[in-house]
This record gives sequence, structure tokens and C-alpha cells, in this order.
Amino acid sequence: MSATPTASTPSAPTPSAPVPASSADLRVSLGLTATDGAALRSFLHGLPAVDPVGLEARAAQLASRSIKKDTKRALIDLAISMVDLTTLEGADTPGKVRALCRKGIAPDREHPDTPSVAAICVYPDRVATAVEVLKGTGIKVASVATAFPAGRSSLEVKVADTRLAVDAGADEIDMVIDRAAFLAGDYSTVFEQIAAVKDACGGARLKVILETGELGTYDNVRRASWLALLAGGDFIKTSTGKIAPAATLPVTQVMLQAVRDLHDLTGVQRAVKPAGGIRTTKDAIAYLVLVHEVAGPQWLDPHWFRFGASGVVNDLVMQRRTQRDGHYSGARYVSVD
Ligand SMILES: O=C[C@H](O)COP(=O)(O)O
Repeated sequence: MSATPTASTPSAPTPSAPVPASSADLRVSLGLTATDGAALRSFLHGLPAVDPVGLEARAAQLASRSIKKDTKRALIDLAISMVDLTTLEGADTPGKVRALCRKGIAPDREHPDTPSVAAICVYPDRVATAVEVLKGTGIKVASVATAFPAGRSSLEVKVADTRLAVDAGADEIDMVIDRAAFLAGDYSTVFEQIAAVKDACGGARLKVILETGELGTYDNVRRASWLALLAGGDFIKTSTGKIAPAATLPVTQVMLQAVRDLHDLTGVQRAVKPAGGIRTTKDAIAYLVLVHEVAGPQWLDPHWFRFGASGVVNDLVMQRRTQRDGHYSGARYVSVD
């Protein structure tokens, strides 16, 4: 990847500087020595504006790129290995979570060479069940927290919700930002909440859900991405999956540009997770092309890129069988439990 400033780069790169060890070091290396509202506003509103027409055209062009058969096979397996297989329903029983975990371990029981998913994503009170079933598999347990999906509660409740999930054994926490505060320009509140939740995570990785469908503009998606990265988010995630629009290619492109530029400027690598509405193999492959072209090949790894999805694994498994056996495998041949 080139370290040359791009349309989305906030300031000049410092390629010879050491890689920052902490979020505070990271901010200093970007010239952000204070995190009060005025300093954050100055940084975030100093980011270059997004060109919506160019952005959407580029995303559409990458999505229509043709893929060779062998490459498609490899991308299907990579996509399966990047899924955060999710259930986030009020009616989630321990039995449903156990079944989802078994599905995540062996997405196609007739083909044991099918990769496992990256993580199972559940509500905090279902973490213990997932931890029990996934023990020793290497599959991560992710939990939403912070009064998901609206995030309309006190910081104390959000931190307690995070601790509940971490204490039950969650490896990863998916928090929501306070979109009302963000849209009102109260960036310091959003920053402080992310930093407090990061602190409560301990060793768990933090995914910061921007809920891009509520942010209104691509410029806001860029600002929210940088705000989450500056506050210590390990991932930036598009959506809760509870409102439309959820993940889109152009929004994910803006977020990939942010992590790429952060990496070019500081050497720090952070991850991206589009979530919600990703249903088909065609969708998943379009995202992987985007990752390769916008962020770079080092993001084509489950540590650095995930899909948050409840259903895409079934289509990936069916397409995998089609690629392998040379004929279409209907849904009725693939176990969905
Ligand atoms: O984070 C994942 C989403 O909640 C799942 O959304 P989905 O059911 O549209 O795949």
C-alpha cells in the first residue's frame, strides 16, 4: 500500500515514526493531543469530504468485477471463515444458541472440509451457552452490549452490560454509538463512551457499531469511523441489522478507506465489519473484492475483516457445493440448524 496521502487522508504521513502502542499514542501521532469537543470537531471536520457520485460508481464497478472459478472457490471458503454468525432475537433460547454454535463449527456436515465461521454473536445473557459449546474450537464468542440496538441508556448501564458479557467469557464486544449525540455534534460524549466501554472490555476486542443507516451522509460515516478509531475501537462495524439500510458497499468503502489511511499514517491496523442484510455469496464476494482493492490484501483475514450475518452461510455452503460438484445444491439439501 502506498503511504501517499489520498482523498480521505487527514494529514501528512509519518512513515518513519514507531507504531503507536496505545490509543493515546495513536492520537498524538496524528497530531490530536486533546480530546475535548473542540479538538475532536476540528480533527473530524478537517477530514476531506466524500464525493458520493465517485464513491458509488467505484463500489458498483468493483461489485461487477468477474471472478475466475478457482478464485471464487477460495473466496467462498474465506468468506465462511469471516462470518460472525449471529442471532439477536428476544426469543433466543439456549437451545437455539447451541444449534447456531454447532452450525458455526461445521457449516456443512456432509463436507467436513468446510471452514468454521469466525465467531458466534449473541446477546450478553446467551454468552455462557456459546462459550460452553465453542470451547476448544477456536471460534470466538462475540456479544452485543451497551443497550443494543438503540444504545439509549446511561453510560453506567452500558459499562455494566459490557462487563456482564466479558465476565461470561465473551472474546469480542459489539457496542453501539450514541447516534443522537453524534448527530448533535457532541463528539466528546461519543468518544468518552467508546473509551469507557473499551476499558471495560479488558482483553476482549471492541467492535464499534456506527449504525450508518442513521448517520445520513457519507461524510458522517467517515467522521464516525475516525472517531471510533481514535477512541480505541478495534473494529468499526456498519450496523446493528435492526434498521434499514444496513451494510452497503459504498459505506463499507468509506470505512475501509479510514482503516487504510490510519494504517498508512501510523502503522496501526484496525478491522472492519459490515453487518445486516448480507445474504448471498454474490454479496460476500463483492465485499471481498472491495476489501482487496480499497484496504489491501492484508485485510483479507478473519482477524481484520468480518461479515455480521444471520443467513449468508447457507448460501455460501450451497454455492460451495455447486462449485465442487458442478451442479446446483438446493436449500433443502443444506441443514439450516
Ligand atoms: O450483526 C449482524 C446482524 O444483526 C445480522 O443481520 P442479518 O440478519 O440481516 O444478517
